[in-house]
Amino acid sequence: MPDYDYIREGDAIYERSFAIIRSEADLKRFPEAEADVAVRMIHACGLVEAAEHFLFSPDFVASARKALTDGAPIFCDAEMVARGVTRARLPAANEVICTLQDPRTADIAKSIGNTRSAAAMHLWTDRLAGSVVAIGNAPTALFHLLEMLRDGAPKPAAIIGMPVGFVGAAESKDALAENSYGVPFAIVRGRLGGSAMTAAALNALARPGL
Ligand SMILES: C/C1=C2N=C(/C=C3N=C(/C(C)=C4\N[C@@](C)([C@@H]5N=C1[C@](C)(CCC(=O)O)[C@H]5CC(=O)O)[C@@](C)(CC(=O)O)[C@@H]4CCC(=O)O)[C@@](C)(CC(=O)O)[C@@H]\3CCC(=O)O)C(C)(C)[C@@H]/2CCC(=O)O
Repeated sequence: MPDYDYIREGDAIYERSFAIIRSEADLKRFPEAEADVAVRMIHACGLVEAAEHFLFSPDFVASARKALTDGAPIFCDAEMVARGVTRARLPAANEVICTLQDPRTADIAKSIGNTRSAAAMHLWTDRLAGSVVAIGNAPTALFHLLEMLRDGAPKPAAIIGMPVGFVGAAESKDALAENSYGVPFAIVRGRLGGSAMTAAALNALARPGL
């Protein structure tokens, strides 16, 4: 059996990965703090070209970082996003909340005529003000969040809007970029996105560096 030649130390793997990404990705248009977030998002999807689709509102990184440092909760559309958050990186032991499996969610979905992902957000309203919202899977969740903000829901400190897919993903992110109701945001334009990229963005915001 061959003795395979590969790096076996976690931090060394990350360091090498980040160095490869910085040497191959075109990050010139991003300020340093946004570039750090972009590197981690690329790391999660393995595609340096993804960077050309990233859009951060100018106040996004500062607003999200302040909210996290102040102890804001993180609301996620999918368990996959919530599970991807590295708890040890969070600056204030922030709560990471996903209400998709809450027993009330299915009934809310029926009553509003929308998906469970969209319905789950109705359970966030009490603590939405100043929170960080992370949508990495469901386009309907992002559309519905915008509808809730339009109808006067409390404003989060930042929205990570990165649903993936073919139906509604690009459109929901375009809608957020067009009118975020004054909430700082980050998106990946087009079909790209997903739970892993969203969790990676959160992990980068939670603590700069490795
Ligand atoms: C239409 C849906 C889409 N899901 C996608 C991709 C993935 N979803 C996975 C899993 C395991 C889950 N997706 C649900 C959120 C489920 N997915 C949907 C819905 C039917 C509608 C959402 C929408 O269109 O906005 C949604 C169910 C709902 O009522 O909201 C999930 C809850 C389904 C379930 O298990 O009941 C579940 C999330 C579980 C969790 O983590 O909490 C995938 C792993 C696919 C798979 O199972 O094979 C994958 C993960 C992608 C990722 O990175 O997150 C799309 C492509 C986003 C798609 C919406 C767009 C489209 O083009 O169809």
